[in-house]
Amino acid sequence: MEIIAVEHITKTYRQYRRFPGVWGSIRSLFTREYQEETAVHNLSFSIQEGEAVGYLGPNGAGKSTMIKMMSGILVPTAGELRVLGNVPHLARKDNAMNMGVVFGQRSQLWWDLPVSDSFDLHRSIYKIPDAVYEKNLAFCMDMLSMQEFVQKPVRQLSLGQRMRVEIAMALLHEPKILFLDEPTIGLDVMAKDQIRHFLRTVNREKKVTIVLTTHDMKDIEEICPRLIVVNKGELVYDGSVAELRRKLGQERQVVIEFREEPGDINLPGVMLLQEEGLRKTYLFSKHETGVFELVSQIAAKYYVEDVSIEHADIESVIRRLYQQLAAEQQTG
Ligand SMILES: Nc1ncnc2c1ncn2[C@@H]1O[C@H](COP(=O)(O)OP(=O)(O)OP(=O)(O)O)[C@@H](O)[C@H]1O
Repeated sequence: MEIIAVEHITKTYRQYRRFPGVWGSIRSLFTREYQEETAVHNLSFSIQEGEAVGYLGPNGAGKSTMIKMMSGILVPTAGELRVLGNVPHLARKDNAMNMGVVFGQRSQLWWDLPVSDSFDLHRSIYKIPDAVYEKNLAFCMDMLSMQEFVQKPVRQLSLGQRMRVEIAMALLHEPKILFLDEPTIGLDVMAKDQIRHFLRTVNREKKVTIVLTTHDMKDIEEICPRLIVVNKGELVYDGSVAELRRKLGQERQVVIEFREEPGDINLPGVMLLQEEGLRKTYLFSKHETGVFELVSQIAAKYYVEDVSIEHADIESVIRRLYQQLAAEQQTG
């Protein structure tokens, strides 16, 4: 069943133009000049119940804006948007009951109260039946190991502890959809792993539809079988991770350890992905010259210490996609 329908959605921010300097600020008060910025442009996609979708894109691509429109916080400038059959910004009460929202910058917690009091308040505001509340709380407490800090005031929590609490809180009333904006940003490896494992379980076992934005490809790899990639407000990819891998899996990732700096090796079909000193990772397009032939060409020209060939991982695939988009932008 279709749970989210986005049809030709555009969002333009309109701001009064500000002029620099002191005189500029005064001028800004009297001059009603607008500056428009299109954050989302003519975007369409559809999400089915039970999916877990990773919403990706470089900085400023319009991800947060789209998530805020889907959760009813922002109103689209044009297009049609339905979430659970409702127009989100017109259905605030329904949204509250059916959606869970975790936006790092907009905490739903009460800073001076112990975590357990925030949960209790959430129970009364959402009128969650006792049995449902107890069951969900026990599930979250256990899976997110919250016992050790549930009596502490929220402001004393570490970032990782607070994120776990935010996610638990968003799920206590059993929403059908969970929106998360960068749920693992700034967390240590263990906290990231725990949150990913939890979200995967919530999606697979509790069938909660998940839409999340992230810059961390591991989040995608572990939680989201489907990717939506946007750039400059426009859709650039919508499909499974497996499909994207297959598409670019035609390509090989070659790690070459040089004995001395080779500079720009400038061979057709070879793209530098990453470099850590003399250890450089290249992407070789398979349809051009063969991998071994290219490696031999490089080895003939430069001092090569070591070579390893692997399939491109998702991080490289996305990095490549972004590099391509940036290059297209420069030329176009
Ligand atoms: N309230 C606002 N007023 C004006 N412009 C805005 C506002 N919010 C966002 N923008 C602009 O809209 C564009 C998209 O922003 P958005 O926050 O949706 O991007 P994002 O993909 O979430 O970025 P990031 O990965 O950096 O978080 C940006 O160019 C941003 O400057």
